[in-house]
Amino acid sequence: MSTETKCNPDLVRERAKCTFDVNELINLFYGSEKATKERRHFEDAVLAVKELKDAIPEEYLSHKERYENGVRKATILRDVYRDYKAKHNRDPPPNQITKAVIKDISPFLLHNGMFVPTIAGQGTPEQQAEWLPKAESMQIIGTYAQTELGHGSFIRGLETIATYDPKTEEFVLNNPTLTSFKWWPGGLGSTVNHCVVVAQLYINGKSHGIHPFIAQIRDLDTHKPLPGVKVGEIGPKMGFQTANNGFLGFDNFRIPRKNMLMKNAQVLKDGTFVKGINEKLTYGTMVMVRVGIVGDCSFYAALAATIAVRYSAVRHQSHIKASEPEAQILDYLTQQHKLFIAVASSHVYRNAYLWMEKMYTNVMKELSQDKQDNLPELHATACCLKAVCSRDAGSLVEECRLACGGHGYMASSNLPLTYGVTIAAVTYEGERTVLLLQTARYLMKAWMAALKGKVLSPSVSYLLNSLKESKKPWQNTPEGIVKGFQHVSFGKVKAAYETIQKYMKQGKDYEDAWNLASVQLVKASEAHSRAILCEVSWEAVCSSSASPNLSRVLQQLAQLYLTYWTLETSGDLLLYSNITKDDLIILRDKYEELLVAIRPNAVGLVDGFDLRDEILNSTLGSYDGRVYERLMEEALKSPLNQETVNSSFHKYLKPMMEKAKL
Ligand SMILES: CC/C=C\C/C=C\C/C=C\C/C=C\CC/C=C/C(=O)SCCNC(=O)CCNC(=O)[C@H](O)C(C)(C)COP(=O)(O)OP(=O)(O)OC[C@H]1O[C@@H](n2cnc3c(N)ncnc32)[C@H](O)[C@@H]1OP(=O)(O)O
Ligand SMILES: Cc1cc2nc3c(=O)[nH]c(=O)nc-3n(C[C@H](O)[C@H](O)[C@H](O)COP(=O)(O)OP(=O)(O)OC[C@H]3O[C@@H](n4cnc5c(N)ncnc54)[C@H](O)[C@@H]3O)c2cc1C
Repeated sequence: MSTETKCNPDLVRERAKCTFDVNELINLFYGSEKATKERRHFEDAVLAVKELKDAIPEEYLSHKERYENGVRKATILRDVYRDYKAKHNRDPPPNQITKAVIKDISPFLLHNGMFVPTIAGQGTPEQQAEWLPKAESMQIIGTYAQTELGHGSFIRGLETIATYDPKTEEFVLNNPTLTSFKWWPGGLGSTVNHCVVVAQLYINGKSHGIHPFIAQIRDLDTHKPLPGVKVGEIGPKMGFQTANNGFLGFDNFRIPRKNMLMKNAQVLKDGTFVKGINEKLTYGTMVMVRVGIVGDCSFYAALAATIAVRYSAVRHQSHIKASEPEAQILDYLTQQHKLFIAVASSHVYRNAYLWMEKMYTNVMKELSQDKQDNLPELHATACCLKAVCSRDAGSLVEECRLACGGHGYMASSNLPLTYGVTIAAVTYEGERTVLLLQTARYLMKAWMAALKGKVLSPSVSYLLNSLKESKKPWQNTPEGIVKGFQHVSFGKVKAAYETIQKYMKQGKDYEDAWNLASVQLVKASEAHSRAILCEVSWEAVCSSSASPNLSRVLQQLAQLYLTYWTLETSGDLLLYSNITKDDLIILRDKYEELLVAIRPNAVGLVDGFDLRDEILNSTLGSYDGRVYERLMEEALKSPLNQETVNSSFHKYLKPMMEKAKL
């Protein structure tokens, strides 16, 4: 981090009044002092590579140049990773330094994030031995090609066909229609030479559902598409410009039998199909990534909050009191209301991610022992937390952007790009509503089990408690609020279930009744997610090893999250819990007191995310607060400022002005 010598005086004052040790917060957030040290050390190594610095901001490059620059930097970054591993005999620590280098999304994201994990998770030991060393060392580059032009959410409806030919022991891949073309996979456009293709398996004219296959699609020397492969890039998007999303179609393209990833289901040489223990295990990579996305949400909320809080400490506008100088905009309570929830939410998502990661690891261990009991709970929880955290994080980033006024609209603030990238997660890896409806299926089953007095899985056991406790009075404590959110979830689950029953009594079949109740079902899933986020984050704060000074501030943040959502969803609480109008008024006052209590520590709290200037990549958010100088410096980099008179003056403006004289 930069020294404070050239720091904006407002930021110096803010840091002086912080009541806790920022380094303690950093170490707690990232796990330990050792983890912080190792992460910083790795970040230093990356940032020391001169070739990774951009000569001009990426926004001035063309679509093609931007991609080429992205690939260039991704390959250098990959060397730094490789060298680190060779030197330390382990992978680099978790870090976000790719953001400082690629800025948008790496063309290798899908290689590292889904291609390699799918081989590891869906391949037999022999298949792993064949492909993993090549993929991990980047001798081959891959992606995860599942979504098609016509189908993304409903993957049983995918149209790519893999027909087994027992004579040659090969699968023949075909995309018979336009809608069957793969569409979206990152890196597919012009980067990868391999992919995991998810296709419908046919043997002797019989369909056996969707399965993952490895296909080499480009020549390793020339990079030309192999015969029978039609591949290209899908064009500019809201974000993800350097992710190189692409399309792909096969025409009688043959791959050997061993290229079907066969850890779960198998196709024997003679064409016999052997079912796996659970066909949904084929969806495993998606579950893993959904868990990871909750962690990403923490990062994006932290990034936007750091930029907006530091900017708000530096920016002065108008007066709170006419007799005093112009106020720091951070002193307006409305500004605190916009920003502190982003700081608090980053901590909540981080704790939820760590909790989910544990659940994921446990279930993977159980699956390796053929025990599947907890898979439905993992799937349901990953779906709803991914859906709710990504949408909330997108809204928080946008609120931080708006809180920076006009300057938040500048690309150089890095908030527009951050919004584009954050909000993409609402759609990718499972569209929000679709995932919430998956969780709703689980909730309906849990509810039916609760009615029968059965034992429920831990994440839904509150449904049973709520059944018993519904008459207890409301308590205006954090624990009471957590219970309140559980009551809301309980009430919404019950109402959705009863709505389905009502339609069925009217003669509708279950599917139609489900559709008619689906707005309520989605809301029940959202309420369930909120109950989990509140419970998990409050428990994490209560059991943390922080010093009293830090603990006080972390508790304030967690309480802010609880009271913010109580006030946002007060209608639900009035409907489904025993909260009263008076309780809500007390909580409204409490919320405002929390904003005031957190205010002196606001800059310290965002410093505690330990995001370097290079990662923030923002004129508004740098550690030294030189906001106006950086805005001007960045503006001067515009190609339009590299010449005094632009040629368009002579070509268009002058002729127009002269014509106007005639
Ligand atoms: C630790 C983490 C580390 C790293 C990751 C970190 C960061 C991320 C890195 C990289 C990635 C970044 C960007 C990625 C870019 C984007 C990639 C993509 O988008 S890839 C494509 C993703 N596509 C989807 O997500 C599709 C969504 N659709 C589906 O998943 C399914 O179609 C759906 C589940 C909606 C429905 O499936 P279907 O077969 O129709 O099932 P049905 O509804 O009939 O349900 C049947 C039955 O099965 C249960 N079930 C469904 N899915 C699962 C599952 N995954 N696991 C377990 N069980 C499952 C379902 O609950 C139901 O059960 P019941 O019958 O109710 O008992
Ligand atoms: C930036 C980005 C990167 C991506 N990267 C990849 C990649 O690398 N590999 C890959 O394979 N895919 C990738 N995808 C595709 C992504 O996984 C899909 O877009 C996503 O799963 C949503 O599917 P869809 O586009 O078909 O949406 P749709 O399902 O068509 O959604 C449209 C609307 O229909 C509604 N809807 C659909 N089904 C239902 C239902 N059953 N009930 C109620 N409402 C419903 C949805 O709620 C939504 O409102 C990427 C997408 C994006 C945006």
